[in-house]
Amino acid sequence: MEIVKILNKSTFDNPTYATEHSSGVDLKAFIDEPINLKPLERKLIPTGLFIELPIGIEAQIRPRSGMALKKGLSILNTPGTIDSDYRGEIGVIVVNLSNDIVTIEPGERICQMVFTRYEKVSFENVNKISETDRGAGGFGSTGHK
Ligand SMILES: O=c1ccn([C@H]2C[C@H](O)[C@@H](COP(=O)(O)OP(=O)(O)OP(=O)(O)O)O2)c(=O)[nH]1
Repeated sequence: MEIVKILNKSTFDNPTYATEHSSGVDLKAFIDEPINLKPLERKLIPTGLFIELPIGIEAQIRPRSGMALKKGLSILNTPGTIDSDYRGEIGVIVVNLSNDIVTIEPGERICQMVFTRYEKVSFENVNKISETDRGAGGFGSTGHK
């Protein structure tokens, strides 16, 4: 199991940073006052968390299905990428996709963060790439059913 170092400046209950579940952790809004989002409004919400990821591991910020279904709250850039060399505070770009004002409360779990391994690649410049059956077909080329 990889170790992720975590610096926690949030002051919420213990564990202050998150609720752990099988595939990752939920992150809480590190805010003093409730924040309102108008329909289609987006805001960067601080978490009070700073992490040091092992090389080869990235963290992804994803919406919570309950927040999406009940409030219409999503993450605008999902899945948000936390790079292994990033040392700033983790921020969450929430967006209100409902027709109503959505309120985020201090300490509310607003998203989930999962960890994935990524491959490092290098590029080789060529004049031709291999042919396949699919070729350039994409964007729905195989139909609906
Ligand atoms: O939801 C997010 C997405 C990103 N970040 C932080 C960590 C990440 O490592 C850094 C850069 O993110 P990204 O590469 O998505 O942003 P960019 O727009 O390409 O900015 P940059 O030029 O800083 O790479 O911002 C967050 O805190 N939350």
